[in-house]
Amino acid sequence: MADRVLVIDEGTTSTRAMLFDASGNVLASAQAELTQGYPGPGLVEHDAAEIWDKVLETCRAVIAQAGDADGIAAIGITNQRETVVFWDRETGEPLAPAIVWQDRRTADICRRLKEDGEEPGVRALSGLLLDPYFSGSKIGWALEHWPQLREAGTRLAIGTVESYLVHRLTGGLHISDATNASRTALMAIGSGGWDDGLCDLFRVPRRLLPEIVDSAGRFGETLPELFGRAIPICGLAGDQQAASIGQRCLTPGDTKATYGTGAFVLTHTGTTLPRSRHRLLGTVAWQLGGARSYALEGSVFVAGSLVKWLRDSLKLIESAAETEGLARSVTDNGGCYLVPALSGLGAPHWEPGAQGVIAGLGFATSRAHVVRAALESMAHQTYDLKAAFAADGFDWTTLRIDGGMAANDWIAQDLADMLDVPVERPAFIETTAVGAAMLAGLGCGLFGKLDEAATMRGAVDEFQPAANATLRDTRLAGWRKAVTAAIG
Ligand SMILES: Nc1ncnc2c1ncn2[C@@H]1O[C@H](COP(=O)(O)OP(=O)(O)O)[C@@H](O)[C@H]1O
Ligand SMILES: O=P(O)(O)OC[C@H](O)CO
Repeated sequence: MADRVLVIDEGTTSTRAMLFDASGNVLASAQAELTQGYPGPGLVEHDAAEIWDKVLETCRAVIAQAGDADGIAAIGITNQRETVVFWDRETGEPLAPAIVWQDRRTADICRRLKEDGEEPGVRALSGLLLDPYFSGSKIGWALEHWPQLREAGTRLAIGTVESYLVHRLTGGLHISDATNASRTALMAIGSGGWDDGLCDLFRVPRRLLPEIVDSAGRFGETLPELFGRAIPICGLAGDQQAASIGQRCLTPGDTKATYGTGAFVLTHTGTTLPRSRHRLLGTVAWQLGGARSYALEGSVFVAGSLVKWLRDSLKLIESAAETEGLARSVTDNGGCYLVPALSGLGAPHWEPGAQGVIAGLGFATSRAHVVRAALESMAHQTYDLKAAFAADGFDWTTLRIDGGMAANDWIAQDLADMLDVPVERPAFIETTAVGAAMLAGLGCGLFGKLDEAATMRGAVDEFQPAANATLRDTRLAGWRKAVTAAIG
């Protein structure tokens, strides 16, 4: 009997494929790095053809490790959200670069809409804010500036990354799951459908958009020639929602933070549509049987990408893992604070024009101090979110962490110390993939309910808070001063 799940985790920096059994054990895995295109200031692009190639490559590598595809009951797809792909619905070939979530090219469009008083309406309908982060303004910009999209006429299809992958895997299906659709600023979060007013505001013709579907179900089958047999696609979710599910955040108040390229904190709010008064986002946690569960989200744009920048641009470190030893090698930050506003500031500030700052430098500042300040900025940014969540009525009692950066024990302990709550980290840190496996398992009938799949999360390590309030206050004062400078 086929009882395994193949997960495609298409992140910002890499594509991963993993084969799970129903207990959450990983039987095979493969990973391929993705090229990051930075064609100009504030611009971030991916080549969707490369994404597709790497999905095929990693899935085939996993199937080869397993022997064949016979034991695979279903595929689950999870993806970097908000990134938009433009493709030819007949050939599946991309018609333009994919505009990545980090891209700021539509900052002026969003600023103008804000000045025109459009933000309250956008917030009420979509749960989001007017910021270049979300897909709607990116799509409107592309349709205006890339003539080949207009010339493609009815052949043009638009969607987020999971939508593109489903189209290519099935040879034509054009769908998007509700978690991804809820990140476009084109979906009415309450009704779960594309909203005409929002589509008009961002100049996006509704006919170009996919059909919005559940996060689990039998959506379609892969073309048999791709993997040796047709495999049903049964789970779809944006990576942050998938991580939240994989962290077993299934009860209102459960909170996770994923430290990957960016850092994204989601508190589950159940079937209650969250309305933030503190610049957090309302988002769909999952949709099953047409019914939506929701989450409140704080999105931080720079997390692991800061470590990458220290390594690749500043050449301050040779590897991401080296940061842990460097942070431990000094007793404190030496008065140095780093605000990683390298692509503006996200929640709770939402300042697209903010710029990165390294403050408090002196002759005594060492490389280790700067690296420590960079790692400390994760807890500082998360602290700002914690305050906003608490003010919205969701005070965290525990924080469940994951993502590539969460492998760093120093960061995990610093989070516990600064947030003053226990931090839980699963032994298997790829919770995004676990969440996608849970959804796919549910969609193909391996599980009857999401709760039944939750054992896939496995064992966790705990980090207990151990810092005193004076230390926290000193750090937060230094951080706030630096944030003011970053916002200018
Ligand atoms: N030990 C570590 N300490 C600090 N940062 C790390 C460590 N290991 C990985 N990272 C960072 O984590 C990021 C990768 O996380 P990952 O979850 O794979 O990202 P994504 O899914 O966004 O592509 C990289 O940006 C890397 O710099
Ligand atoms: O690539 P990640 O894991 O940092 O996730 C990106 C987010 O989905 C952007 O919203």
